[in-house]
Amino acid sequence: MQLYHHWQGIKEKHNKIVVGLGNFDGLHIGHQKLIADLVALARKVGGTPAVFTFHPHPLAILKPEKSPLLLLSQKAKQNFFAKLGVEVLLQIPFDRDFASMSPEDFVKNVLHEEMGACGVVIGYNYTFGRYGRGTPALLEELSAVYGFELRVIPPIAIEGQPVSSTLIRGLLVRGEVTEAAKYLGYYPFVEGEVVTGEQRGRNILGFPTANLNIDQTLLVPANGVYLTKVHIDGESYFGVANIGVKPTFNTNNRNIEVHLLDFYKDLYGIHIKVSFTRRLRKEKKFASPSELVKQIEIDILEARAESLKIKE
Ligand SMILES: Cc1cc2nc3c(=O)[nH]c(=O)nc-3n(C[C@H](O)[C@H](O)[C@H](O)COP(=O)(O)O)c2cc1C
Ligand SMILES: Nc1ncnc2c1ncn2[C@@H]1O[C@H](COP(=O)(O)OP(=O)(O)OP(=O)(O)O)[C@@H](O)[C@H]1O
Repeated sequence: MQLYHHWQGIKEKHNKIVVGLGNFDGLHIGHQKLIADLVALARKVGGTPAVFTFHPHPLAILKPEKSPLLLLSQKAKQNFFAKLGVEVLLQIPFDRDFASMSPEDFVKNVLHEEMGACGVVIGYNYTFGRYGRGTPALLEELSAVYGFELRVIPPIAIEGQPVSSTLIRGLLVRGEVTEAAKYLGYYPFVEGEVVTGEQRGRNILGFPTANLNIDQTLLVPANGVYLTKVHIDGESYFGVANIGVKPTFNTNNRNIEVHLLDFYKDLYGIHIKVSFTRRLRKEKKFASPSELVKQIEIDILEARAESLKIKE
């Protein structure tokens, strides 16, 4: 997959661009369906499946106070698009100039003249251009003017509830990771290099934990204890993770730590991916470290029982 941070001259580099438009934060099942239809349309016309998206998120520029924490890092999103068959990814830095472009100018100058788009794919609720005035209906009219094929994806919903990044963020803020996974099509995860903690886990509690720093731009599930699947170098292991500030020890640094079940190797400096599969309980302040240890033993038993119910 080729990555660009500009759209100028894309049509000289790629044949018959078929382009999907949107933010695609989280690449949930609605987005995945849109991308599948986009790739199919590109195949049909012998063209190139492409996505036009923004980074940073438009709200970070337009209304920073309303700007959401994101479901996927830029890198994770790129990898995901590539896996779904996207061949060209335009991650355009959003700015006020761009925001003030009319929908007609966007279609004429960017999609038609610079990108030579022969197909455009959007969702039913997509809006674009100044004041969000561009709608699927307007794009339909413009598709006749500029001669591109338009596909509008009807809402993908679960039990009548249309899937959206906003809905999923709300679930994660409440720690509802299993419910969020239904909409995402995968378990919510964090990834990164294992960093050194305070060695309390290993030395005082008897439960070594791999610590991950939290990327401040990403949405991490609510504080609490979770059953996780930990991916290391193509292998996966179950683990119990705590997200939080460890109130028992009066720290206030929020991080993620995971104790892997039946795993004894050193993980410092290793890249791991931690997928949250079940929420087990809230994070609590215990009267003493030994009270916490008793609870972690119970957490582990519960995690083992729950892990038997998880297939993949
Ligand atoms: C399964 C699990 C559950 C935990 N639950 C809590 C908790 O409810 N309250 C709390 O203060 N700390 C909790 N912790 C965090 C421990 O306090 C933490 O592992 C310990 O302080 C080690 O920190 P360190 O890795 O920085 O040395 C939990 C840790 C694990 C692995
Ligand atoms: N449930 C869905 N069904 C079909 N298409 C969707 C669905 N959700 C989003 N899309 C489409 O996918 C593209 C990217 O979506 P976008 O990230 O802009 O919105 P979203 O997922 O609804 O998020 P938000 O909650 O932030 O509005 C858009 O074209 C959008 O219309």
